[in-house]
Amino acid sequence: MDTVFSLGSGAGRAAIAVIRLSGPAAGTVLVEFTGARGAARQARFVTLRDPENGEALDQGLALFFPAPQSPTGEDYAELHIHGGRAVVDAVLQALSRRPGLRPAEPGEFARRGFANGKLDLSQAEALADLIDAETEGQRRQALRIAGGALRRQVEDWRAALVDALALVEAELDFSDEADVGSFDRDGLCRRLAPLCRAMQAALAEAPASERMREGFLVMLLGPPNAGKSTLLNALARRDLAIVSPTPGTTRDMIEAHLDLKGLPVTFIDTAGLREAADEIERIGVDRVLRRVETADLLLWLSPGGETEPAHIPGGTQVLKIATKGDLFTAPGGWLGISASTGAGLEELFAAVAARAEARLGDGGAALFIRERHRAAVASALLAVEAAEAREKDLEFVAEDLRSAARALGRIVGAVDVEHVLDAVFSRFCIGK
Ligand SMILES: Nc1nc2c(ncn2[C@@H]2O[C@H](COP(=O)(O)OP(=O)(O)OP(=O)(O)O)[C@@H](O)[C@H]2O)c(=O)[nH]1
Ligand SMILES: [K+]
Ligand SMILES: [Mg+2]
Repeated sequence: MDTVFSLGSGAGRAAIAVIRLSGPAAGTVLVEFTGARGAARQARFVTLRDPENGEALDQGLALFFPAPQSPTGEDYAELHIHGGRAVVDAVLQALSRRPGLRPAEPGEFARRGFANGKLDLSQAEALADLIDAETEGQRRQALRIAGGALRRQVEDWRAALVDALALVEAELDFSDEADVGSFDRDGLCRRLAPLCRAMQAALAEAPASERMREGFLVMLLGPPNAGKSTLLNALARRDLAIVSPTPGTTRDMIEAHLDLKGLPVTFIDTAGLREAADEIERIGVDRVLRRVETADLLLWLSPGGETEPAHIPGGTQVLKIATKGDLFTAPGGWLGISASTGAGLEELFAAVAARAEARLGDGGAALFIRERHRAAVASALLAVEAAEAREKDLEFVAEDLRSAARALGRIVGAVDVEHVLDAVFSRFCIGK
């Protein structure tokens, strides 16, 4: 097994940088660079020297975590050095010149931890989300799953399946003599019913957790010159989109990612909806209409509430915003704002935040943070329902239950599928 290293902290100038190493040579590297391995899990103040020529590279802290009590389950070390670019480069280069040492692949530390049973696949995925979390809701959701909430749930469900399977297999063992028709089907269904209900409930929550990761999607729609780009800039407090008195100014979709009361909300400014004046504008309008299908909320903007909403797909929530409140008064049923004076913006924020909260929850109950989690539970549920529906052939009932258990096993990585592992860990950043 190779020993790998990488910069665990962010790239760029910083007060402190952390370099991590994992593998059988981690202890030897500490001896070579700092003169000693040091006591387990105790920080030492050291001078780091290049083993090739004895030249001092930096001063800092060194820590050694002997296997198996380490994040990767292997011998593991950390060097806390000064975060200057040249310092970090010099140490990384000196490390890469040591025989048997190589830079870690993206996600390799987490993957080694997974291989050594330090965390399951769902926890590894949640760690990646925790690093990407930008809002409170995302942090809360990722932390729960990283703490094993999904793993524990999956274990409970699998235990219930194994229980039901034992009932069926016991009957199969005696089926030579016993009449299979005497099998206690009601007993089996009674055992499986709570399991089905629990999986159905979790599946119903899935869209909310998905949205928590991606953000609640709000699109700004309306005729040209309604003030859509002006509003986007006011919401983002930055000049993201070009504003001008010329109708048809915006042609592409421009996104602003905001934190609204701890929830991730993405606002998208769009090309004004009208009969397009040229080919480029027509493409812009087509794109908007396609994207509208995926939005959680549409803000329909119209100066003074003159134009009623159009192009709204059925079922999508619409909030009618009367813009340019400094020039016009808002009719009933419209929320009046003025991006020029800031009037009504607080009310708009509150209205959007309330809808985002209703859709996303607070991240405290989420279970499925990846589509593959939802898909695995959906197929487990199908298999259990198939088992319940079988009239005879206990052998098939047993196989249904086994296949449900296998589907659940994929979530935590208990059922080894190498390409799933590759897909999960390759999306990690380097140093994870
Ligand atoms: N008085 C006043 N003018 C506004 C307000 N909001 C926007 N405007 C002006 O209205 C014009 C159009 O604004 P934009 O934000 O470019 O409108 P848009 O809806 O993005 O227009 P397109 O991208 O062309 O569809 C600009 O001249 C803005 O300065 C407002 O609240 N009050
Ligand atoms: K404009
Ligand atoms: Mg615009």
